[in-house]
Order: sequence, then structure tokens, then C-alpha cells
Amino acid sequence: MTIPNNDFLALTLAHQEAIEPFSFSFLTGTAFVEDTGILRLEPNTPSDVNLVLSVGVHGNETGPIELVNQLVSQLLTGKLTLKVRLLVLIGNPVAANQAKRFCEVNLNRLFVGVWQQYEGYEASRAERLEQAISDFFAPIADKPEGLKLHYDLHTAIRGSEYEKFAVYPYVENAVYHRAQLEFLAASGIDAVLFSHQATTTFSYYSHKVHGAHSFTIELGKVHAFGENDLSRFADINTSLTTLLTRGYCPRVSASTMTLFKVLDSLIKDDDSYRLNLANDVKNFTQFDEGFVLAESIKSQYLVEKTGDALVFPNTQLPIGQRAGLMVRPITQGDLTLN
Ligand SMILES: O=C(O)CCC(=O)N[C@@H](CCC(=O)O)C(=O)O
Ligand SMILES: [Zn+2]
Repeated sequence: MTIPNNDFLALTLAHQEAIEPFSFSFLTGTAFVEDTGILRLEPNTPSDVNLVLSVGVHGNETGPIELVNQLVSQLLTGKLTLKVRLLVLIGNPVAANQAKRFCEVNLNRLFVGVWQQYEGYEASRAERLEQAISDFFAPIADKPEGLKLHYDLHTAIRGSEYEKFAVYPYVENAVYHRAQLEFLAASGIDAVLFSHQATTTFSYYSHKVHGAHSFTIELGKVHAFGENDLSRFADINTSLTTLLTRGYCPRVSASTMTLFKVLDSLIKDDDSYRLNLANDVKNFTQFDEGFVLAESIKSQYLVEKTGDALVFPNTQLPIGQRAGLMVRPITQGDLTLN
């Protein structure tokens, strides 16, 4: 058995809950469909590069799903030669079939074991996705030369002053990886946010638990299946193609990217919680010092310094969840890079 038409996305959507595992050979490797939306490709020639590409952790963020599905198809048909170990994860196939961000709970808040506190589809899917990554990295546990990479590709709910941006998950020693920043620059990323605290996102999970170089990467605005202009992903398509077929991360100077440190997470603390901004305000909109950006009967958030900006504003979520990230521009000189 193979993947019909080399279309892993179609197979996944047609078997959204489960699929019997199967494997087959293709020109430059072996493919293992391990579960629905979980595909491992092993190259014929051994590689120290172990790459996880996850997409559709939010079901309605279809652009990256189409992009990665196209790359997988090109590998399976022999148009591209596989030179790295690759794990492709379509995060939330059930929500994707319903064109929804999630069914019951936001999957991207359930990692690092938080799924244990929940029941239902997303909780079991978070457990399955963590297991898939653990299994994928297991063979290189004792190999210091093994490079672990995880790029979790998303699209954002609203427009953005920086169309493409990455979230660098919290790094305890605050030493950041120059080569990975340069890879992000080569991938057409316009801005990077450096997280200030541990979270329960997928990218934080693979960094914290597996020591991977891991990022949430936002590639533009959400569109429905079939309505994405894949030419807008040309830079990351090229950089991922180089990584897959040559086995290294292409790099250009990181100086093209605007860098931000995350100052605060805004937390929805009550049903009365609201953000004082128009619905169509873009990510990275800046505010003046003292502006009351968020308020509820329990709290008020005043902008600390003129120029501080807001990313991911959203109040359509349960109490206790993140309603936005406050960020402030920094320079490369503010960072320790290795
Ligand atoms: O546009 C939005 O408001 C959300 C887009 C999105 O899904 N972003 C991720 C970021 C994850 C991270 O902080 O690393 C999310 O909210 O899960
Ligand atoms: Zn998302």
C-alpha cells in the first residue's frame, strides 16, 4: 500500500480519527504512515538531521498544511531527493475537516503534559503528537551529533505589521542559536519574538523535553483550503527544500529581521475582560505609554512604554488563557548567541 496520489493531506482528512499503520519504499527513502496525520520519512542515506514539520495544529490554518503536503508529494514522487530524517505532523485533522481552529480546546495549549488535565479529542491528540515526537527522536538519544529541529507552522487570525514572524520559545539560559536565526531570515521571516516564560505550546514542548531547536512560525493570515496563495511562501519553501534535499539549513544575515522581547502575557481573568482596540487592529500595533490596553472588573493593563506592541490579541477564549502578548523591540546586541 502507498499513499494514494502521494497526497498525504487527502489521506489524513479521509481518515481523520485513525488509520492502520503502513509503510512503503519510494525512490530515496522509506515512508511510515504511523497514524492519522503522522508520517515519518527515513532517507536511504543515513543523516544526522532530524526534522519535525508540524502543520494544522490549528485546523483552520491551512496554508502551511498545503505547503508541507506539496513538499511531501515531491519527495514521494522523486522530484525531490530526501537527505534528512523527516517527521510530518498534521496536528488537528478533525478540526481541519470542520474548518475550525479546534473542536473543544486549543490544542496548542495542551503540550508538556497539560493534556492529562483534559478529556476529549484534543487531549488525546496532544498525547499522540508528543509520543510521535518522542519516538522520532528516540534513535538519536545517545548521539550528540544528531541535530533536532522542529518547525511548527501556523497562520495568524489577523493581519500583521510583519507578515511572517517566529516565536522563539523560552530558553532557560537565554543563549540563542545564531544559525537557526539565520535560517529564519533565509526563510523570509520578518520578525522574531523571544519568549519570556515557559508555555504549553508544541514548540516549547520539543525544546524543553527534547532539546530541539524549535519555533512557532507564523506565515501570514488564515485562509480556507484552496484559497492560499502558496507563492507567498516562496522563501520558506526554498529554505525547507534545501534542508530536505541537501541536509543543511541555508542561512542569511539575521539583520533583516526585527527582534522583540516578550514583556508580558495578557491573561483573560474574567468574563468582563476586554481589549481596548478595534477588531481589525494588526499584530505588532504599537501603543503609547499609559494607554489602558486591557481591563476587567479584576484588573487593568497599562502600556509601560511608548512603542510597546501587541501580538495575538484574542478574547474569545476561556478565563485563564492568553489574550495577547506584549512585546518590545530589541537589537541583536541585546542577545547572547552561540
Ligand atoms: O493569530 C492568533 O491570534 C493566533 C495564531 C496562533 O495560533 N499562534 C500560536 C502561537 C504559539 C506560540 O506562542 O508559540 C498560538 O496562539 O498557539
Ligand atoms: Zn495557530
